[in-house]
Amino acid sequence: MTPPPAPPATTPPKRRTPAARQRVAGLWAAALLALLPPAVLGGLGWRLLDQELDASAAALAADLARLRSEVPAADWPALARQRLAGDDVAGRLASVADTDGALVATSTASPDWPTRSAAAALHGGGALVLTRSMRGPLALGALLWLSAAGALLLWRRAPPADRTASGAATRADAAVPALRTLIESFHDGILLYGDDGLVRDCNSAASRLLGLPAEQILGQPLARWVDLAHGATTVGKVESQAHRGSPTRPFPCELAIARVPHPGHDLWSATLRDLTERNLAERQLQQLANFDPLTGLPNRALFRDRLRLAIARAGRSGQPMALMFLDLDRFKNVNDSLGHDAGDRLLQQVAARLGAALRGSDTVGRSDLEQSFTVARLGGDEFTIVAESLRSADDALRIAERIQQALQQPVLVGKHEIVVSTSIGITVYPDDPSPPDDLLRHADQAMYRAKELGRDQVQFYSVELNEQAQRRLQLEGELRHALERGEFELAWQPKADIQSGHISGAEVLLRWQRAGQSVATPDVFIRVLEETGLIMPVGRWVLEQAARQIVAWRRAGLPWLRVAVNLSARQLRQGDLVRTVSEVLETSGLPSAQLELELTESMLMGGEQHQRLLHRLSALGVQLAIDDFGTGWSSLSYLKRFNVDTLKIDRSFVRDTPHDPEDNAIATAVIALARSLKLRVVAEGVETPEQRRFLLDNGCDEFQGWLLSRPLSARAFEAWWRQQLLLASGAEVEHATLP
Ligand SMILES: Nc1nc2c(ncn2[C@@H]2O[C@H](COP(=O)(O)OP(=O)(O)OP(=O)(O)O)[C@@H](O)[C@H]2O)c(=O)[nH]1
Repeated sequence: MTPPPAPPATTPPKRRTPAARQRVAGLWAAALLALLPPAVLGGLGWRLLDQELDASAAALAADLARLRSEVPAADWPALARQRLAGDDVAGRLASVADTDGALVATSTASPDWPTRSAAAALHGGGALVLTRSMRGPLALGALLWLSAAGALLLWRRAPPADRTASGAATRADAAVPALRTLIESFHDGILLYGDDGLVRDCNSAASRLLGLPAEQILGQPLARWVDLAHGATTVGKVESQAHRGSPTRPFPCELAIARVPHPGHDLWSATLRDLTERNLAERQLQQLANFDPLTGLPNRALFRDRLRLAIARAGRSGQPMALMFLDLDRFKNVNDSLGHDAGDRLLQQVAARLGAALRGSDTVGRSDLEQSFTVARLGGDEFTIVAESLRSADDALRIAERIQQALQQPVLVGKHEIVVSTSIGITVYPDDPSPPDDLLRHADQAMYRAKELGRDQVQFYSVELNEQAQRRLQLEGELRHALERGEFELAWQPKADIQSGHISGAEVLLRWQRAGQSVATPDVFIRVLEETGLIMPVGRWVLEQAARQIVAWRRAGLPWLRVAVNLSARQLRQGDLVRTVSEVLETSGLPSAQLELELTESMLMGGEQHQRLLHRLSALGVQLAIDDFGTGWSSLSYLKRFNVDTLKIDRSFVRDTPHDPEDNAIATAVIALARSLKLRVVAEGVETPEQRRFLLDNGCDEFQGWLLSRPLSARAFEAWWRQQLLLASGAEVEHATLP
């Protein structure tokens, strides 16, 4: 039989419970009661011997005094010694002193310790000292004390029922119903069984757990429901399995067996605790900690573990492993236009598609190797895939292409069919022998490059890419100080009426210069500004600069000029753009009609929120233009919904006019659309007189591009503009001043 588990080696100090305190008080009372009789008896015996010694001493002293008076003085010492050797002095030490204190006689006995002495004066002078041993009563007292203590100990060890036959039995009888209630209140099932394994008793929790009424349990072997793999009488706690109902269904349980002392023969108790819920909760916790709740895919934490293991396996087998980083293209638009829920459902479908594409992957077409894939969602619209047991990087490319194909099929989200594309970055181990976190970073860099190249692309990581990423980091650091260092400038690109050539406005373009040299091209640094959020302060600066300059020119006698400022999606989403614009207008004194804000088509897809924002902006009197028209999500309904004033034909459609029939068709269609919606239409990137002629013939209102002028610094623009004004109207140059 296995003994119950030993208590821990050191136990923390405990506060006594009231029951324990009562037990200790009982023990003390019992000890006092037990020790009182021997103490009293011992004390009494001591006292009696003491009195007897005093009496003996007095009698002996009287006897010796009489003897001294009866015999001559010379004989007295001998007679006294004789007397002290007599029977009544036996075992005692007696000394007799004369009147002058000289020792007359002494007995020969030497009594055992402890001793007690009594002194008595001799009539006519002198004294007697009688000493006797007190060992007898002391030994008796000790004996009595030991017997009492022994009896007490035996009493304490005896089972309660045996201690006091009548009183304790009465209390136990009273406790039985209370005990029953207590056992019934347990959530755990308790079953009592004998050495034969048959159940004698059980509580209702046991009956509930086993799914049977008590009458069908009592008298039956416990082993029918409980897996007593460790033996029916093994005291202790184990995780086991129990079965409920009939036919039985197994469930996990914790089983605790204990011996129950019982007169005649011992019983055993089996305490059953259902672990189903606990195991479920543990599994849920595990799931939450390691899996993405939206898609059910491994999350970042689990993915990192799997990646580490995959690297180790690739190291052992020598078969390359690819890590792919996927980011959906322009996923924000889906959230913005169809709502976050639709975005969620799209992500779920993408996860399912990835799984299906990889399960059915015959891209490598090999039977000798067991290819395996781990797909994870890192967050947002980012997914990762580890593809193991590859032959080469080509295999990874084929897998990536297969994924792209799988995602290209339209996804049905509610009533909407959505086509998503994804940009994929790949790094291959051991060609890239980096640790796990660096591999992930490298795949991310490659993905980023795929985005830069126009999205819907696959890119492999390379050392150059890493260098590029380092440069980008450096760029980010420098951009953070560019504004305060005054490194930004505005370039002014004029717009003109396509027929008269009169200057109708200008678009301001942001430039980043240091010591007269361009630090980075706008497409590079503006993207970084947007990603880092620096676009917010820089965007405000652009608005302020542009407004201030126009007002300054007006003060300098030039006519009002409508200035177009490009907005970024982030400016629209974050911050209070309406307040920024109205503050800029107010502090600069620029009439709102002279400010035009240029947006891209995709920025109009932000649903009602953007619609409200744009309405508030146009309520300020500001003009709204759609930039690069035709390149984005060309849903025409927004043109009606938002108070758009101008469409700008993207330069890509202008470049090959009038020679390319398709571009001609697009350009004329945009012009026709704008006219029918009563919008002004501006052509971008006009470089040749033929292009201008073609656009003019088809009804375009304004144009901009190198044919008119390249973007100029404010000073150069002013000079050029003055010249244009002179050329256009000679003496008609307006010299009006501010009202
Ligand atoms: N519906 C949904 N959207 C999410 C979730 N997590 C993050 N997002 C959004 O996903 C978008 C991710 O956008 P990005 O990848 O930065 O940008 P994008 O629009 O995909 O554009 P590119 O990646 O540059 O092509 C952000 O708008 C997040 O707010 C999510 O669990 N559910």
